[in-house]
Amino acid sequence: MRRKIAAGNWKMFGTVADLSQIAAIATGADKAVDTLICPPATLIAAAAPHAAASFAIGGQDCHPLQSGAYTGEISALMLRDAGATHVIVGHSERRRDHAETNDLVRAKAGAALEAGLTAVICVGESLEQREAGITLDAITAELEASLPEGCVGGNTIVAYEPLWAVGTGLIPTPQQIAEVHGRIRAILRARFGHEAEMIRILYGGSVKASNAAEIFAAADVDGALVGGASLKAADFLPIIAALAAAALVTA
Ligand SMILES: O=C[C@H](O)COP(=O)(O)O
Repeated sequence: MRRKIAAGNWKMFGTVADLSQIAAIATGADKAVDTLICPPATLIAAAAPHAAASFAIGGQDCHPLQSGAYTGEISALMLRDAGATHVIVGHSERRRDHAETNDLVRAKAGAALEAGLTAVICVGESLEQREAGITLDAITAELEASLPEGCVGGNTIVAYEPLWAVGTGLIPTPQQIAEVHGRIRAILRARFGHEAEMIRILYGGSVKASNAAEIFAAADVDGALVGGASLKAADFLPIIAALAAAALVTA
């Protein structure tokens, strides 16, 4: 049985004053599900003491190498050293703003696994791809090329984030989410055999307390990768509670 996980990606938001939100989320999160907060790198070391059995801290990106003369970069090993246990790789904002290719995302995910982190590997179709009816082909190509060797449930999470749903207030229907998650599961099975059954697949894109229950009821949804609504405990805790309720139904 896969444990459900609510992941918060704080993106470029959050200063020391916001550590109180992380403390409130760590304290208030339903322990029946896992919770992950990925704050900006500047807050990881200060947030890490809140980590517990069902509460983890992660990074938002890592370099494909563990050290070297790469100004401004952060390695997976450094994230681990600061107290992170997870790292997001291949987020659509990195792919868009930093021209990250599947090859680079795969290398970053491999570096994460090598450092002992769990990689949260993001994929998602553009609006043009959705409208052209090639969503499943696009997801297949992107995911197959972004997966490193050696993925198992304990070191890999896949996040499906349609680009057109990120920060827009738009969300796919539960059927559309289930269709893509089903394809992702099939790709994982083909590549990793029975290990694929334990790899969690998250939906991401405009998840809020008001739509969380509907999204979590979709087939093969193991949780969510939440952006804006993860910044405040008052917004994120109800989403975590909705995930815990969904976990009871599927248990
Ligand atoms: O990583 C999180 C996603 O990009 C979703 O962001 P959002 O919940 O603000 O739409």
